[in-house]
Amino acid sequence: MERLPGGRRPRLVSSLGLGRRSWEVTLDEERGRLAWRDPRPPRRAGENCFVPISEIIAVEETEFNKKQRNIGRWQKMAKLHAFTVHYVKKARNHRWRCSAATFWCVDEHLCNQWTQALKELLEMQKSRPKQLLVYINPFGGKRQGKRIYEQKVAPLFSLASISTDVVVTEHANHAKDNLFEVNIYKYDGVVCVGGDGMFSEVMHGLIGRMQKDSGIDQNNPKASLVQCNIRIGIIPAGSTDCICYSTVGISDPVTSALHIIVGDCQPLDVSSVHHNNTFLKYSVSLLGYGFYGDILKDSEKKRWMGPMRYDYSGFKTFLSHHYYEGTIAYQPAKHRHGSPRDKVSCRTGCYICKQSEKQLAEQNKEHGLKKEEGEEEWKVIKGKFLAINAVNMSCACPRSPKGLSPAAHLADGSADLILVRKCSRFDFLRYLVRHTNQDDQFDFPFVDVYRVKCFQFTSKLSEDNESNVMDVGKKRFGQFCRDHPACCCNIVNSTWNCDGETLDSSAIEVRVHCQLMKLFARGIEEDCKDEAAHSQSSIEQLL
Ligand SMILES: Nc1ncnc2c1ncn2[C@@H]1O[C@H](COP(=O)(O)OP(=O)(O)OP(=O)(O)O)[C@@H](O)[C@H]1O
Ligand SMILES: CCCCCCCCCCCCC/C=C/[C@@H](O)[C@H](CO)NC(=O)CCCCC
Ligand SMILES: [Ca+2]
Repeated sequence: MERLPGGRRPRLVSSLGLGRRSWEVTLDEERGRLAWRDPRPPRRAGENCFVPISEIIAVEETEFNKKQRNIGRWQKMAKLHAFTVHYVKKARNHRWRCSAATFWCVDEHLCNQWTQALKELLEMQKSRPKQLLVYINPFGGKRQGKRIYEQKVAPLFSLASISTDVVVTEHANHAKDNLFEVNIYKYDGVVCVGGDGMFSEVMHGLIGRMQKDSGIDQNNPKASLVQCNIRIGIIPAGSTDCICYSTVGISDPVTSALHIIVGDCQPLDVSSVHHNNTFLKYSVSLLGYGFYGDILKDSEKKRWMGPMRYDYSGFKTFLSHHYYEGTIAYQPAKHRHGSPRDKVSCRTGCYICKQSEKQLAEQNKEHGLKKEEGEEEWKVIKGKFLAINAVNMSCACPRSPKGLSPAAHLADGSADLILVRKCSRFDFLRYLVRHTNQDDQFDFPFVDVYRVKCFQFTSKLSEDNESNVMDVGKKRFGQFCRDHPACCCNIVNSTWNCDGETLDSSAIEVRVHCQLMKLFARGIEEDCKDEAAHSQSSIEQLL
């Protein structure tokens, strides 16, 4: 086929059958879409349909046989040639499904020309993965990981000609350890089937491997970490699935598989957590002390309950109403990063995250990252807290569709630090309930929220006498302040909940690393009924 200047093909326009009717079908490389419309006047509204080429999953030659739907007189007149286009159909609530349209004609050459042109365009989608490494946690969530992968995801990967190496994990840290051994560079991405804990394992494996291969010491809290360009795909099969929900808008295995297939890319901030120059963990969702730390600690003993364990431990922890004394020091993020009280959330193509990406690229060029950090002043807050939550993303999940910090950004290089001070049980309940409705959960006198790039926390106990207190804590865990039995002030430390795993230290140093890793996702899309989704649903009705 002849090419236009710039190497593009001219538009391919043909009259093709679809269902029982003939359509004018156009493949327009310049506009990046496949469109079909009813050529008969008068044109009825809603019959112009298109699919972006970037959202075509696969193109297949199709055999017409007797089982195929009746397509009228054409079937009797001549042998028909057909091809099927599998594409993403956008449904409500950010859910994606795989839909198909089979186009037919009597001219074999024309049919081949279409199939070839479409396949060539799909080949040109360079961000799509061809080879993936898949880890399945068979015990996450409701223990459905293996079934979900085999029944819902593997057939889609096969349709999209993606080859996979699949590892069903046999123990905790299997995936993480394995990522230090395999040749990760031959893969276009790593997929984890499980919950936030499984994602965390894969992330630690990948980031750790990248630092090891680049000779970077993870124990140095000031080290500039090497970005990880191998994307991670999350097939949700866990209990909370907060990372998937906050980056895709829904926790649905088929939707996530389709985001992987079309090769979406969403950069993600990662916080490093250190104690005394020792690396503890990375976090992408919640680092929570007090309420969420206590829920996690209690729920770990109830793993057999599955996802219900969080409701049980949540209720128990709410009733216990413990608060903890400590000091927080933080460096605020620059104002251009917006504010946690903004009414605008981070959405696909987010301007603030794009700006951070540009800034990061400039910093990487100049190697001037440290200078800026050193100049900032530290703010210090002492107090009694029911909860200290630092979130790198909104932490939206089915329990709380807007999340712990609705305006947090996925890739702006900052975290939202939420301090919930000592208050009554009733007020704390009001605060919690606002996570489930449209009211502002930060609009309370006992709640403060700051956008930060790093922070440190020390509990009062560690400040007073770390070693002494640790002994007391071990012996008398769970006891309360003797002088004030009703005050709920715990004489022991709480535990940090780091993306669903407990940390051993209460004194921590946290630093946000802007866009350290990437996901097969595109962030949450604006909630408008876009043109493509609209026209696709109308064609479904016609077929
Ligand atoms: N084969 C295995 N046996 C036991 N534990 C495993 C295995 N594979 C992975 N794990 C561990 O199980 C933990 C929990 O897994 P996962 O995150 O998939 O489920 P979950 O805890 O139900 O979900 P969520 O993290 O969303 O609450 C992970 O931290 C992971 O290290
Ligand atoms: C009266 C009703 C009030 C209801 C209030 C609901 C508020 C829910 C906010 C949920 C925030 C989830 C934050 C995500 C944390 C994950 O990194 C982590 C790992 O999966 N999950 C938990 O720690 C599990 C945490 C479970 C919390 C319940
Ligand atoms: Ca962020």
